[in-house]
Amino acid sequence: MRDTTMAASAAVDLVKVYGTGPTAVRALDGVTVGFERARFTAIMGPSGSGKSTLMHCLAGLDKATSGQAMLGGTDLTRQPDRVLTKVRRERIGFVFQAFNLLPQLTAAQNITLPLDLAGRRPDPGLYDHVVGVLGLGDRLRHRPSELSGGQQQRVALARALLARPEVVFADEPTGNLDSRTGAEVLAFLRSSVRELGQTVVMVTHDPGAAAYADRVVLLADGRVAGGVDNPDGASVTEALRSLAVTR
Ligand SMILES: Nc1ncnc2c1ncn2[C@@H]1O[C@H](COP(=O)(O)OP(=O)(O)OP(=O)(O)O)[C@@H](O)[C@H]1O
Repeated sequence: MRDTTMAASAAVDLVKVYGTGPTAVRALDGVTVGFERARFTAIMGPSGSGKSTLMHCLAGLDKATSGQAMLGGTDLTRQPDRVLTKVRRERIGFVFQAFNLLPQLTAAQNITLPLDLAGRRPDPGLYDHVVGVLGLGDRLRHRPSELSGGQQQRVALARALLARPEVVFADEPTGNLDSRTGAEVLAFLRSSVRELGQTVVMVTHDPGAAAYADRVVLLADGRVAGGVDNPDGASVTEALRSLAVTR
C-alpha cells in the first residue's frame, strides 16, 4: 500500500539509528510503507535489513529516531511511555517466536490477560470460536510448561486475537515450530484475516510462510526494496534472489 493515510499501520520516512558516533547503525533509513486493514502482509529481507526494528517501531516497542510510526491516526513516536503501554495492551496483538506466555498462568488466563488488564470482558462468542478453531478446549487449565510448542503458540494466537486488536504483529511466529504445526499457525492467521477481518503484519525468513500473506514487503539495508502481491513460494524466492543480486 503506497498511500499510508488509510492504513491500519504505517511508517512514514521512518529512521532508526542505534548508538552514536562512528559505531552508530542506521537500522531504518527512511522507510515509508502502509499496511492495509484486513490484510495479511509479510515483511522479508536479508538478515540485518531492519525487519524486526521496523516491526518494533510500528508496535510501540521501540522509539524511532525520526519520522512517523502510525497506528491508525496515532503517531507512536510522539507518545509518552505511559500511553505506549496502553496502546500495546489495548490496540495491538503480539505473537513472538518464543511464545512469551506467563508461566504461572493457565492457558485460559494467558488468553484473557490483555483483556483482564484493560478491564474488558472477552466476547464469549469470539472466545469459543477462537478456542474451538485452535483446538485448545481441553488444554485451557494447563500451564505453558505442560503444553507443546505448537499448543503454546496457539495460546499466544488466541491471546493476540481475542482483544480484536487493530493490528496483530507476528515476529517469526513459526520459527520454533515443526513444519506441520507451523502450517497450522499460518493457516489460522490467514483465516483470522479472512473471517474476522484481522490486520496481520508478520516478519519471516521463510518464503513458504510468506506465501500465506496477501502481500510481501521487501526490505534491504533499512529501506523498502520492493514488494510482491499475491505471493507464492516461487515468486518470493525469486524476489529475494534478485534483491541479493542487485545489492
Ligand atoms: N539494540 C540494538 N543495538 C544496536 N544495533 C542494533 C540493535 N538492534 C538491531 N541493531 C542493528 O540494526 C540492524 C537491523 O537489525 P534488525 O534486527 O532490525 O534486522 P532484521 O532484518 O530483523 O535481522 P534478522 O533477520 O537477522 O533478524 C542490524 O545491523 C542490527 O545489528
